[in-house]
Amino acid sequence: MMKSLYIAGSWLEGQGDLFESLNPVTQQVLWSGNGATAAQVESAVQAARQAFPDWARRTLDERIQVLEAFAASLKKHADELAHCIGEETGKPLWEAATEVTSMVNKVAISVQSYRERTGEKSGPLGDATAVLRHKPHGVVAVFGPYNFPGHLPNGHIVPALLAGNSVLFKPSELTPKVAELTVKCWVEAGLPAGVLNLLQGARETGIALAANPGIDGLFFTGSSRTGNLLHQQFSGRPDKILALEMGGNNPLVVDEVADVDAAVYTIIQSAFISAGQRCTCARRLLVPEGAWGDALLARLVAVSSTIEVGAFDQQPAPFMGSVISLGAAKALMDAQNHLLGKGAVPLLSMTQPQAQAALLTPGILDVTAVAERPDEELFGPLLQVIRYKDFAAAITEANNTQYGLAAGLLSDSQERYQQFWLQSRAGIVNWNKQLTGAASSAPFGGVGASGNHRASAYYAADYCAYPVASLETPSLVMPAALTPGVRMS
Ligand SMILES: NC(=O)c1ccc[n+]([C@@H]2O[C@H](COP(=O)([O-])OP(=O)(O)OC[C@H]3O[C@@H](n4cnc5c(N)ncnc54)[C@H](O)[C@@H]3O)[C@@H](O)[C@H]2O)c1
Ligand SMILES: O=CCC[C@H](NC(=O)CCC(=O)O)C(=O)O
Repeated sequence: MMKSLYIAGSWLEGQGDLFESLNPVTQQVLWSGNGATAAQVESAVQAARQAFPDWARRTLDERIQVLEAFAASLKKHADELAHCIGEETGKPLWEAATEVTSMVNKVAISVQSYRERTGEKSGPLGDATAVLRHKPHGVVAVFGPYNFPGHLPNGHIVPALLAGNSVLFKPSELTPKVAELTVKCWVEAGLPAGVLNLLQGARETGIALAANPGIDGLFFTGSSRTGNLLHQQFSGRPDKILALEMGGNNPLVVDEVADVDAAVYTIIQSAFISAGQRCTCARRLLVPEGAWGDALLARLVAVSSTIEVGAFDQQPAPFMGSVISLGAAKALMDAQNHLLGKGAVPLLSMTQPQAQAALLTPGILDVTAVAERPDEELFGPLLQVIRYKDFAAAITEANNTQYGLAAGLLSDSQERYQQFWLQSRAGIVNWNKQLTGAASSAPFGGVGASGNHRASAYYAADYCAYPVASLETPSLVMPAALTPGVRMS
């Protein structure tokens, strides 16, 4: 039996349901193991509770040393890890390698952010010293999505450990192998037993972990649906910190720009990178009515139809790999059919060339005529085009969503960008740049149904520790003057 869990410094067999991860193109089994039961979740929480005081008491430099050893371990295993990310998610090797680089870089960025946002400050206040310090919350759970199985959980785990928390890591059940390899890098780095525990498993394990009274907080990256469930579960618990990084229905507005090819390239990088499986991907492309818009769409369709789609290790390398599973491919094909049934016009049909491989070709649908367009995130390579009459209508349409993760404008007019920036509602607002590929050196998070105002990336430090304000003086002295109504004699 596979030892799938890492609890209190030991690899253990899960006692929950057996599950496996598959290569989404070949359906080859890559990993199989049992999930953690509620009892195993409880023992991991106990281990994390026991490990917490010692880890939190260490100096920042001592914790940084372990984090830097982790970065070194990631670099040492970079090829193996990139291969594992590629085969388990289906993303091309070149892209998987960039994910590993982001994981390595997260360490230095988190240290910089910790020092800047949650470090120590002091200054005189009256006859005392005012000191601001930060403390870790305690034991926190980290839930990861499948689309960046290394980078995104890492974006919670690294700052959480740096701040002195101990962590229970529940990865996506679709990418357990990447999670296992990542935890092995932490073990190689010398992280003390119990400080990071790995709880593999599907929904049941997640439900047991989120409900465990021993956690002080939960940092989640995943779908809006699951995030909402967690938010409900945490209602009435203001004592626990909850950070939700969720999906989007992101608009990209195109104005009549001079360089049509640059616009087309930027749209493709926004909509189809990672086979459309990035939370920041453009889902809705807003194009002006008329001949210029028609020509832009014709060029977009022509170029998109030449995009190479293939297995993660195909040579020469494809631009797009597969989506995560056959189930996800079917759901996306069903969503396309649903929109076609409601009056969408196919400009480029998304297809699944082989029934037994989760490879999808890019799709572009004109949904302008669809009444009551569903405001949902279609997490794949399917771009919906909406034609607009004037710029004001474009902005109204861009904001016509419950989500608020990313929004972009392609325009040669600075004035229009200023208007767009002011009137759009999203955590990421870009001008003439692709929507995807956000920097870890900036805050990353959305409003509306995309998040709960706890931005991650550079601002992750903020939800990993709480501020403690102190007024301090080494000896107690009587004030020169007493307040009225108090007599000391
Ligand atoms: N905003 C961001 O930073 C960001 C980044 C990446 C992905 N995403 C979003 O993530 C989604 C894709 O990821 P996914 O499909 O893996 O998300 P998901 O919500 O299905 O799963 C995320 C995690 O939650 C667990 N989970 C599922 N149901 C649960 C429940 N009822 N209780 C407790 N845990 C539960 C899963 O096992 C997994 O570990 C997309 O919506 C994407 O936009 C957002
Ligand atoms: O799928 C969602 C994340 C996409 C990715 N964003 C980041 O990497 C944010 C930076 C960070 O978390 O360090 C993107 O925008 O492509």
